[in-house]
Amino acid sequence: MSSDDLKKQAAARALELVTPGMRLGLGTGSTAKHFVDLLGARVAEGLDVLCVSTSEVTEAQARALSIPMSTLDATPELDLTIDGADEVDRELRLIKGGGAALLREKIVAAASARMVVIADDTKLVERLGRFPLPIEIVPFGMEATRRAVLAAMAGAGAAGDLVLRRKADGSVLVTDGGHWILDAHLGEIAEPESLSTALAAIPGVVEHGLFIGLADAAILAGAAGLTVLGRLD
Ligand SMILES: O=C[C@H](O)[C@H](O)[C@H](O)COP(=O)(O)O
Repeated sequence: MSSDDLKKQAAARALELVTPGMRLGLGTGSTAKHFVDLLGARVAEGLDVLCVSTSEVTEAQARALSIPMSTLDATPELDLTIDGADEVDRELRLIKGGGAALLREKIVAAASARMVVIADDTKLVERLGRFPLPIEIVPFGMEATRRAVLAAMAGAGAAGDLVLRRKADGSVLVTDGGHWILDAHLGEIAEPESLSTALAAIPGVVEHGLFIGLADAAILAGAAGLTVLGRLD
């Protein structure tokens, strides 16, 4: 079974959590895209939901499927967010932002009563950090921010290179919020909570891709079937 099939299986299981009248957060990425497709089919059959997206890409996909969309301003409290992840550990700590949507994803997840992660089981890790940690920064003063990030990483026992994210054409990637991303190549993160706190304290850092205490469950699809971390109910 292909990785894409596995992502779709996880998305299909997450769709079973959706009940009529729910206010949903829609994640971003190749796995969340499956969920939005499946949700669109249910909406076409008459399912009544109201959704908030985590990126312009997801917004466009959902609108194309005629999924009723709102904003966090009009709908500031959500029942459930379904989103992918770049890494998840057994404590349901995540790295997110491989698709540059971490800021809106974290805001939407924090506004949701529950967040459920969907992924293929290659995303499950014993220690976070093999996937480069995205750190969203404001362009102003980038070099000063970069040095502050390096110092914060060292203080949290996590050393590594910081790479400004670029698009395939070489230009700097600009997020939906108009910011840039530094990817921290750390190998492993011994103390995610310490690093999260240290990064959040840097003025030029808008947000980072460590999601701690936000996910309630993860649905992981593998060759042997679905594994659930946490509670789905
Ligand atoms: O910014 C992007 C998001 O955090 C994605 O949810 C994450 O990168 C996982 O994406 P995918 O499902 O494509 O692996």
